[in-house]
Amino acid sequence: MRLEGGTSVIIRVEMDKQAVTFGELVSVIGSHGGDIVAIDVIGPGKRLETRDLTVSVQEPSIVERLAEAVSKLKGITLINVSDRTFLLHLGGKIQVHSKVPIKNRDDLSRVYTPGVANVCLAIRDDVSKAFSLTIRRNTVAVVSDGTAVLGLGDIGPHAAMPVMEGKAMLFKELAGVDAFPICLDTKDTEEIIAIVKALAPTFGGINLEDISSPRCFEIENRLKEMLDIPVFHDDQHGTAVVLLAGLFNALKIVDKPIDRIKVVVCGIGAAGIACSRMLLNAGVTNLIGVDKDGAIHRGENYANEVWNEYAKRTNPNNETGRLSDVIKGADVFIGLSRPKVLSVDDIMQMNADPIVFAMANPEPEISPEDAMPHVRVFATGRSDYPNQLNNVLVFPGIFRGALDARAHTINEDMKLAAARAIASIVSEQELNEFYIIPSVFNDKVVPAVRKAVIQEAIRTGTARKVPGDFRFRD
Ligand SMILES: NC(=O)C1=CN([C@@H]2O[C@H](COP(=O)(O)OP(=O)(O)OC[C@H]3O[C@@H](n4cnc5c(N)ncnc54)[C@H](O)[C@@H]3O)[C@@H](O)[C@H]2O)C=CC1
Ligand SMILES: CC(=O)C(=O)O
Ligand SMILES: [Mg+2]
Repeated sequence: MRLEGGTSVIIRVEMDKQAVTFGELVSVIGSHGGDIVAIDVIGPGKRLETRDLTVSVQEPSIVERLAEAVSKLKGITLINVSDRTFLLHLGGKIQVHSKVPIKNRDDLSRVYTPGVANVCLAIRDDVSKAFSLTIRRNTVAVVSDGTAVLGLGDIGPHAAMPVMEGKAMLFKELAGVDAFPICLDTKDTEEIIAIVKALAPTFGGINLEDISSPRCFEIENRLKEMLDIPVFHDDQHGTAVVLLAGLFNALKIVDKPIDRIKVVVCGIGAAGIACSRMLLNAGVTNLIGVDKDGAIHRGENYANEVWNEYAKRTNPNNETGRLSDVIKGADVFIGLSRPKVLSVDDIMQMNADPIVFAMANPEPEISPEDAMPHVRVFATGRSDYPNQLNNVLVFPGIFRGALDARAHTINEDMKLAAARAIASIVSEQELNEFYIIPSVFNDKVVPAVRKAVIQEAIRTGTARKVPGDFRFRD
């Protein structure tokens, strides 16, 4: 699959300064669509010099032609071309650090045996002490079987790992949560449930990730019943929360009430089902789900039992047909399916001021370039366009709040409060078509989500602890 969008590469060359000037090299790179953003002299020399050129390109396919042109320049030896994204992944992206040094025997006897034994016995006598005396209180497992990785599908547990490492990094960087990526070499529902249950003593929460539907529903529901720590399938609930936050604000721009809009959700998998449920709970009345064989409707007996339930709760006018049929008169399109399933013609059939959230990753259901001239509000899951609707705005803050309140679960009230908190970060003065959702780097997001989640955890009785900063509030 070719991924669209800009990228950058490092081109290492040896230059014979008597045969070629740096200006000639820059000009060849520029004329082949490359933009030099950094130059590092790796091996200085009077005549021969080795340099690393960091070159940004709009299209990854340009790189090959550009490298060929560079290698043909007289006086230049092309040593290699490295993709910066691959370089960043060498050896993985995270590591474990100790919190205390071990400098002498005394330290050793306290962090390990014999001193540690007393700590173990204290936890044996009161298991709740695992939260205060181990990493449990701040640690989340990011668990995947690699069956629905982004929109790449079933790419397996090894290939899923870079995404799970990325999620773990985001947990840490954005919310200070320690997260372990765990990719399981099994697709068996019962085996996944048993493994995660057995892992639970180490963790304060379980973030299920990129597990395909409908297995993900049973895995999550059964684990929720078994465990007394939050089990949260991010692709379902993180996505639903960020989507709702974005929709609350987009509807303000088009001035349409939530109970009067027609919403088409495309892709009735893990994310599509959870998003539909949250939209219905938030007041949407006319919602139609479309999967690859068309609209989910009553009158069909689906092998996927979740779809039979879905058909009962959605599509009030029992519309049938393909996306291009049911999109007529829609106010909102929500894509949680795969690349390029929405056309400009489809958008042209929507109501005035269409809202299009094309959230498939890494390639959306329609490209921003194609869609934006025809819509009022457009959003994707990507970071390289305005309005990034991505569950990264949700899972760090939601788990931060749930861990701090030592919550048993992350319930509907906590999720709704998180959506409202994210939406509220965009003020009335700031709100516009290109800014319906705060940036991932907006440092108000995690604290606002954390606060909302803790308040709801306390109110709904799932909190086992009132965090210090909540103790003396009115
Ligand atoms: N922006 C965000 O934060 C998030 C985006 N996503 C994206 O949403 C997409 C789906 O993710 P999941 O629900 O986890 O996967 P999933 O595999 O559970 O569901 C995908 C659904 O799309 C359907 N589909 C495939 N081709 C289709 C077509 N031509 N028309 C309509 N439906 C079609 C599949 O049959 C399936 O039901 C992926 O691209 C993923 O990257 C998922 C979670 C978060
Ligand atoms: C963002 C995310 O979780 C996904 O695309 O699967
Ligand atoms: Mg995911």
